[in-house]
Amino acid sequence: MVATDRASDALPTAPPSAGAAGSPPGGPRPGALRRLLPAVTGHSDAFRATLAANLVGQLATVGAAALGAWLVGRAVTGGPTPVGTAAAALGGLVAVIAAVTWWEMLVSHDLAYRVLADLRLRVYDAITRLVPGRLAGRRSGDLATVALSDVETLEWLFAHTIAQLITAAVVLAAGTALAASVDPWLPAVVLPLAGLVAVAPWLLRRAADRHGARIRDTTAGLAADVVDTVQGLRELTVFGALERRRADLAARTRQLGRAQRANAARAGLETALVDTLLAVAGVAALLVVVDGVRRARVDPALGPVAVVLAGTVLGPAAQVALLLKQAGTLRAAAGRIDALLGAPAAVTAPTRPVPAPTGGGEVVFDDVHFGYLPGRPVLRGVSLTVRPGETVALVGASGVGKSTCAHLLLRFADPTAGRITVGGVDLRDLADAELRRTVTVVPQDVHLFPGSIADNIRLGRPDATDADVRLAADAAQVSAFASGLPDGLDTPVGERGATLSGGQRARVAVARALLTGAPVLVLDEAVANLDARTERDLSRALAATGSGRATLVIAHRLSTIVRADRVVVLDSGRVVADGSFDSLREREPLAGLLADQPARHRQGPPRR
Ligand SMILES: Nc1ncnc2c1ncn2[C@@H]1O[C@H](COP(=O)(O)OP(=O)(O)OP(=O)(O)O)[C@@H](O)[C@H]1O
Repeated sequence: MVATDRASDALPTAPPSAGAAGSPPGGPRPGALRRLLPAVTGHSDAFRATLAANLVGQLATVGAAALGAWLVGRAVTGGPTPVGTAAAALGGLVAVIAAVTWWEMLVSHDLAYRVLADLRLRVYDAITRLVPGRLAGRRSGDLATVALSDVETLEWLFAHTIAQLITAAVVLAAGTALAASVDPWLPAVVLPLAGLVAVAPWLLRRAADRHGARIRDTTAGLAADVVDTVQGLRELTVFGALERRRADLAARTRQLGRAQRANAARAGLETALVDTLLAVAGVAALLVVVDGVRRARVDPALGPVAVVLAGTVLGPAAQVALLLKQAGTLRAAAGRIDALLGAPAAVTAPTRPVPAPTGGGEVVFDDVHFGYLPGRPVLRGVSLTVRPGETVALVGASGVGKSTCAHLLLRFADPTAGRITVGGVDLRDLADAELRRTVTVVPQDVHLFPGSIADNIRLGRPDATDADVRLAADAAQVSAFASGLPDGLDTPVGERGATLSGGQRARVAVARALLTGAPVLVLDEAVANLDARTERDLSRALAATGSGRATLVIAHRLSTIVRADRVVVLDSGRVVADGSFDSLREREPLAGLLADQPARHRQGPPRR
């Protein structure tokens, strides 16, 4: 029924398509990375600790190198050398560096994983906001990649980039000032080369963005294909499509390999360029210092210190280059996350929610229009009513829009025109929690979660007592089969309810819906998997437990239709007949729809 089911229906023979799992059309929105940066603001203490650890570590490293160089300079020029004091200072600095390196690792990763945990929740919230209306076209594996792998990729940004860039700027400024105090020529020569080192990756950023996006998209596509393959293993086996699927996966893997090779080639070029520039800058700094000593511009004892200070200017530039090397992948991951976070919600929450109607709810579709795609209406003015205590069967040819009506009643999307009310309240005015307490569903494709039968029933009302769960299980005929299982209602159902039959899964879904106590129930082909006797028993149980419940049953099966109080027939996006089964059964279009069903039912089937 729902869009998500269709979204994962890619045929095994379909060529690998990056589009299905790709970055947003036209590439990421500009500034995606920048928009994710405020994510650290909620963790300012951890960020300050990371920054402090970085600064102390870097400055201690520079201090140790400069002190060592100063000692060498003094020794070479024959000046007094306080070896003991210097050794103690060096030892102290080394201890500080060791401690701070450990601390920096700890706090930077603590910061990163806190931010990533927040981000994952935001991605999860975004998915639930979009569910399921706007998830059509997105594949489960693709979404999982955004929630897990893309978010994980940003660990580099939060743990190894932001604080490090700030530190690099501070160290660069301090190094430049100190180098200038030893020899003004030193920064004059080294700074432009340091600038070139830092911007080298920026020169190749377009290629980096292209490669980053291709890797993220292909990885997501591969994940989506693998998930589809696992979920569709039975169909692939039955239709002998395993080999073709294997070839498709191999093609996608080769595609990923090509993207990674291209990225590695670019990264290698960048590294070679940066290393060459660093080597040139190092040699240039050395020549400047030698020239300075020769011309007495530089105190010979400070010559080695000057070389270290040149390194202090080049070091941060090299670090910036290293960080920017990851920018393509980071921007691609950020773009995919940003696209999901920024996608408009399937429906908007009411600004002034109205309380849910009390005492049951009459469902009214009032001239409802709706289409999934622009210019392709599915519903063109549907009007129907389901009164409290009444069961209405919604029938019509396949694809006419029956599940779409259920979809709108559950507010997975809003009508493009007209309105749907429950107990006189427009669904758009109900807060989501109120809506879920008011309208519930037994869907066409029941999803059961790993856990016991009871756990799956309890999804309908988490605070339900064991006795409530048992009552719902009895009413939905779950107990009838669970009593034969080793652990009764505590028997595990396996992934997606794999250890239960289709009919048993449907009964668990009915129990789950009953447990909610919602006054409006939608049964979307819920009994299609049941044998006639169980269906009859279930219908009786539903009737017995829901005196004031308004029930909309989407049905093809005659046995279901005849039990309804009224039958509403949809055709060409409109209601074309509405009345009792007896009044409609001999007339078109119902007669035509039922033509192939057993004649004895059309003659006068038994009611409930
Ligand atoms: N997410 C979607 N995106 C685009 N079109 C959709 C989507 N879901 C359904 N449709 C289209 O809307 C129309 C109505 O679909 P719907 O599932 O409501 O039909 P139905 O009457 O319930 O069919 P069936 O009896 O076969 O289940 C169909 O043409 C279908 O292709």
